[in-house]
Amino acid sequence: MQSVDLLTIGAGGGAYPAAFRLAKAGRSVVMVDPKGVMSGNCLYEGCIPSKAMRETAVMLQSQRRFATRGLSGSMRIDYAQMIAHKDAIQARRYQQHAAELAAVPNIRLLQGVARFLSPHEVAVTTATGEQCFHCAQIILASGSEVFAPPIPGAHLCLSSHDLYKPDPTLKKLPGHLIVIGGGYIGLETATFLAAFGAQVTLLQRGEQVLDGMDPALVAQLTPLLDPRVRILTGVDVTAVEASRRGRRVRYRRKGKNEQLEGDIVLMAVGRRPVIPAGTVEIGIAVGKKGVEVGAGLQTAHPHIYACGDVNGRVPLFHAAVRQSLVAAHNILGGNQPLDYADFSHVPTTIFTLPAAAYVGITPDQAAARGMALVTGRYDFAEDARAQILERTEGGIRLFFAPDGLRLLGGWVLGIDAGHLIGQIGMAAASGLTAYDLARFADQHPTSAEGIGKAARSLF
Ligand SMILES: Cc1cc2nc3c(=O)[nH]c(=O)nc-3n(C[C@H](O)[C@H](O)[C@H](O)COP(=O)(O)OP(=O)(O)OC[C@H]3O[C@@H](n4cnc5c(N)ncnc54)[C@H](O)[C@@H]3O)c2cc1C
Ligand SMILES: NC(=O)c1ccc[n+]([C@@H]2O[C@H](COP(=O)([O-])OP(=O)(O)OC[C@H]3O[C@@H](n4cnc5c(N)ncnc54)[C@H](O)[C@@H]3O)[C@@H](O)[C@H]2O)c1
Repeated sequence: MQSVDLLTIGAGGGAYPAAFRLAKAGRSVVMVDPKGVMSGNCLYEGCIPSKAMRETAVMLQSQRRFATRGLSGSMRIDYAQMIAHKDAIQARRYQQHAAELAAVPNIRLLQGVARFLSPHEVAVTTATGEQCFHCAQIILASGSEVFAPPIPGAHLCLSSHDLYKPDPTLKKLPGHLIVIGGGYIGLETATFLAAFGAQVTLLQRGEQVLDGMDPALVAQLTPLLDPRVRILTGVDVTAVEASRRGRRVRYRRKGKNEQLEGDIVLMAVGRRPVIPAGTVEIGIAVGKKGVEVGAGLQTAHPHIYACGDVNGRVPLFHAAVRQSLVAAHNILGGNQPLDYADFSHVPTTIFTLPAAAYVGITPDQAAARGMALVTGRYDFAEDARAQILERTEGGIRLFFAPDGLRLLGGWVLGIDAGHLIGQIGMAAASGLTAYDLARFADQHPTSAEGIGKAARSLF
């Protein structure tokens, strides 16, 4: 039995920021992850590889838009080269993380699978046998995995893992991709592959894609998506089968049995938390969304924290990182909840083409709570940068409390959405008002000018 101050189960965004902070504070730290590398699923098969593909799609779209505006010619995708570029980015970041790890003496990454033996004891199964640790503190950050629904033939589908992992299973662009699930992964991937030239049919169970996002924002986003993405809602998929072309999907829609054939099917109906063996047995409560935590991210055992996707609160990388740091601060504070994660101001972007982003309270949530909002508006149709890029769709909306005009939330649809929403989120989390935003003169000609202009639309 080896003794450590902190052991993290997982080495992703929910784990390594705390691991480094505590190691720098002189604690002995072991991170355990079967991947044997840092950064979890975000770098392995999530944020980074998917956005690497997206940027290629953005460049392709931009060139097409400018084919008669000075960038003549016709570009086409070389899928294999694009994958090689994606793989190279992943490899480069793994190297960078290895160097970061090597620079801190009292932290070690152990390749293996961890399980709880008791509230202070963890066993790790490695390729060379089992190692046991007595841990003063534990951060449970085992993340999430692809959810496979009990649909006959589901095993014939690919998942985001197969598209985005290093040396992915999917090596060439399909002619017709069928996507089951209209959430973040389904819609993002549909728009990237459509930009590369694939036909895509997306099958969504409910009446709205991106359920959970404000319906008014979704209604503005979907008509702007590539017409090569055909969205069918209200679909109940009954089976996936092998066919001569590749795959056949059978489903019921509007009371009728229908079927579709495609080259491949992407199953993207959600992810579920990964709960290490022994978690429940040692008395940690696991609810429908994941491990249950209090405001300081502590489980039923005050020295065991659960951060990131495993607690299901906001399954995004930057939310996991912030939670990890909250746990580190509370550990340094002697397991007193001195720091809290702010789950109400996490900027969220769907990186479709175009992207849509939101933060804080949006009209749909306000209506559900019986709250009134005052809306500041700015349309990209009048924006200098949007006009230069010939991408004038969408705009910025800011939502303020009627008394005092405090910023409660906002959304952005169109250019630079993922960047602008961070600035709006920072303003909302800092308690700024429309007056504060209106008097700050942001840079010309950037789309960030639009934030001040949206605030000034009220005066
Ligand atoms: C395709 C895709 C695209 C995404 N795009 C974005 C995006 O653009 N922006 C964004 O913010 N988020 C995005 N996400 C979500 C983001 O990847 C996650 O929110 C983030 O990775 C969560 O970090 P985590 O540390 O909680 O978990 P993970 O990254 O899942 O890391 C958990 C780690 O724990 C390890 N583990 C599991 N069980 C054990 C065990 N028993 N013992 C030891 N180790 C274990 C796993 O191997 C894994 O490496 C995307 C996800 C996917 C799948
Ligand atoms: N840009 C980003 O930040 C980003 C990108 C990708 C993934 N992610 C994270 O990964 C998580 C998982 O993404 P996801 O897209 O797999 O899940 P999701 O929960 O976002 O969406 C799943 C969708 O599938 C639908 N669905 C469920 N069962 C179905 C069925 N049987 N048939 C048809 N549709 C069905 C749901 O109604 C939902 O719309 C996201 O919640 C998000 O946290 C984030």
